[in-house]
Amino acid sequence: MFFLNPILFLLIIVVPFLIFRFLSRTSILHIANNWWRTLADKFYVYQLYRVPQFNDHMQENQLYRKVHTYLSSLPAVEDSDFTNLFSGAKPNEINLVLDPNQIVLDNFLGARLFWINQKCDGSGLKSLVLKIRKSDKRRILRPYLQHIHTVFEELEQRKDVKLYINVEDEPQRNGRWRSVPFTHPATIDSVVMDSDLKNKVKSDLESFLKSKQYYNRLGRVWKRSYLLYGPSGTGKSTFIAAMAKFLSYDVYDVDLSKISGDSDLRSLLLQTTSKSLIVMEDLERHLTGKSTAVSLSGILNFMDGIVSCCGEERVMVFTMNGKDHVDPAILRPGRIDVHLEFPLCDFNAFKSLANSHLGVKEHKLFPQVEEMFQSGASLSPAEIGELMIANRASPSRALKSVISALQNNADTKLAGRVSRNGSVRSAEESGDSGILCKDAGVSTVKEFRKLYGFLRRSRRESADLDDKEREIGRQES
Ligand SMILES: Nc1ncnc2c1ncn2[C@@H]1O[C@H](COP(=O)(O)OP(=O)(O)OP(=O)(O)O)[C@@H](O)[C@H]1O
Ligand SMILES: [Mg+2]
Repeated sequence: MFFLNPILFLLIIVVPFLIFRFLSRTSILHIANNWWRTLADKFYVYQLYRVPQFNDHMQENQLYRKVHTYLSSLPAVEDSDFTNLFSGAKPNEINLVLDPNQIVLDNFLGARLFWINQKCDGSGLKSLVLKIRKSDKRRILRPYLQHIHTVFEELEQRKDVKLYINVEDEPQRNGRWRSVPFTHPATIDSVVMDSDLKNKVKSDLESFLKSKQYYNRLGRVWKRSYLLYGPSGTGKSTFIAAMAKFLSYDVYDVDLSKISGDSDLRSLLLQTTSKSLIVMEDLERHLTGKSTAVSLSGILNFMDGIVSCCGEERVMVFTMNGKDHVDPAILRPGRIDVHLEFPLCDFNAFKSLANSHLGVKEHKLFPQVEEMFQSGASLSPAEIGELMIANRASPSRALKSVISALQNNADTKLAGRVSRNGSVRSAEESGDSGILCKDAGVSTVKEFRKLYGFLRRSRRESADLDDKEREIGRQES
């Protein structure tokens, strides 16, 4: 019949289709839908629950963190009328971030729930407010919160590690830590160190991760403290990054210069979370110098504070250039559980660096390099690594530059010893940080020339001399 009457066909099928198409391409349907929902909502009584980001002591509310992570993962955020876009840590990654006062709708077991991302104007403090129908409350509140917890745990398994840095105490700001994605490329395997030691550290960290029950049974807080010590450029900071990646823990890097006193340090600790690596670099400098307003007892309380106040599953890492002048009480077991030495390069470490940086396992210049190491010359992995990176197009040139730097190092050490014994220049003046300079002591220039005539000596002789030098050092101390 339609085909018989084209006007009727136009009126019944085509016109409504065109009207619907027009409405769906404008916001009219959307607005009507919103009006309808608002009207329907007026007939229900709602209950509100606020989840503030911080408690009165500015300690982070873990539920806030969980809900925030959960909401950011909801497709509803993507469908919101308004949300913020940020680039993520990985290339091409875009993250959706809630806007202040943005409302996110969630559905759970047939109930509709609203989350409002609130920012209090006066204090600037944030909170998330859950709006739920009173009639649904009893039925779904507990399972819903449990659901958020489960989703959060799953997301945590896959999350990227973050680096938190403490900022000065400013009013109107949310907490003292600012975070950035932690994208350091180091892994435990890429750090050059003794392979037995590396395996020990890995298994120590692995067994720590599995030891929740064990620590509970002992009545001890589930935490472990490491001291990384050694000269500059030996990989301590790099190793911290590698540990964080290995554990998948966030890093809290404590900058003591931005802390106004002991109680400030303590409240900073309160704002850290579990599954985190808390780092304090150059500890001996802060213990001895005036670089911070925090007292020695403040630092000791910080080292112990984690035991008494601040949850579990944390690793604390401290670094030092040397621990000789540090009060043993600071390093006692319990405060520091594991001591890891990061020495200057020896020949084995050099070979690992040549392999990783130059792709060279063997080379005709290696015996010459080995001879220099055996004679006592040494450089940090950072120094050798830089020379190799700068000359990576030509391994021979890279190795020659390492040999010449080792030669300079040996000459500097020689000059340092001459000055100490012959009052020409001190080792400190010569800028030498090599550990051998500090330990050994011989009385005359002549003896030194004899000791360091290494370029002409056989390896065997050099090894003997090393023993002799150590013996002299022992006698002196
Ligand atoms: N053992 C190592 N293995 C691999 N790379 C290393 C090692 N040691 C140092 N490097 C390289 O040298 C550079 C400096 O290292 P890093 O900052 O970790 O040294 P550090 O011990 O923390 O020095 P500082 O005491 O001055 O802070 C980094 O680029 C790092 O990759
Ligand atoms: Mg460092």
